[in-house]
Amino acid sequence: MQGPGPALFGILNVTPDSFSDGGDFLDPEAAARHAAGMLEEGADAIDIGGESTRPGSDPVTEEEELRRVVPVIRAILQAHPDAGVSVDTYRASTAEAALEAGARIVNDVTALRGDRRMAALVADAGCPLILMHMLGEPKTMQKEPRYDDVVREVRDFLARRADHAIAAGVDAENVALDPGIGFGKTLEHNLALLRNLEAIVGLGFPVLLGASRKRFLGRITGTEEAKDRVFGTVATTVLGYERGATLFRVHDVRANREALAVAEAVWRV
Ligand SMILES: Nc1nc2ncc(COP(=O)(O)OP(=O)(O)O)nc2c(=O)[nH]1
Repeated sequence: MQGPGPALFGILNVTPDSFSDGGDFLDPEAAARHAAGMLEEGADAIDIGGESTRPGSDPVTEEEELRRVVPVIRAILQAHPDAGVSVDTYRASTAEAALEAGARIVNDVTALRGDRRMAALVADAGCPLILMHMLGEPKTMQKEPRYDDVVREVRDFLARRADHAIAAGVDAENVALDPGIGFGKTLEHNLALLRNLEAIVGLGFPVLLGASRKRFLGRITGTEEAKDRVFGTVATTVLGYERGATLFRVHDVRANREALAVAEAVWRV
């Protein structure tokens, strides 16, 4: 997964209810056009999700997720055969269909806990795998999340899940870790994870940060509309980069690409 420099995943939610762009890209053609725009702005990959994982959300059926995701992957790769496509799913059946359609990365917000078949599928496919920390499940994760030490507990969880993936045959070179900003965390928990990101980077796997447009940023900046939280997102991208994150999952590709370019220029020695 690890390329020469930082990599940007452009977010493409093919859902009616994603917290910031729900319903915008349900139509495969509209989705493919948006993906093309993000690739032109410098996205290294497109992360496609067919089920919202916002706080309080309900799962969709496997059939519905497949119906949403696979046609969009096909439409994107038809127009951009070399595009890197990541599928944001915890279902092995969706990941399998997405890989068959040309996706190259699996992004599992449950860190292989959502479907016992996922580890073997990814191991057989030999593809990169993103393992994310989530406290509980989207429906209830924001109801008073509590930790003794959020950084230590998230770090230890991710270390255990990486061990589990590798024991199941996933190549260690293909594992990336993600603290799961906003997934069962208060504002203070999110800030502690950002401030101490090196603790997770220190596990030795590429770290992905997915803070884009999230609610905690609105709490800090007073920006009510999720779509307007670009500047706060850019701040987390630069802070995350300076603390060792190299993968960034964002809605607003150009803004984050340009911020990363400046951060890279400063720190590239
Ligand atoms: N690895 C990873 N995957 C993720 N998938 C979804 C969301 C939620 O954001 P979004 O996709 O914009 O919203 P929704 O879940 O409502 O579709 N955040 C992450 C994240 O932080 N890391």
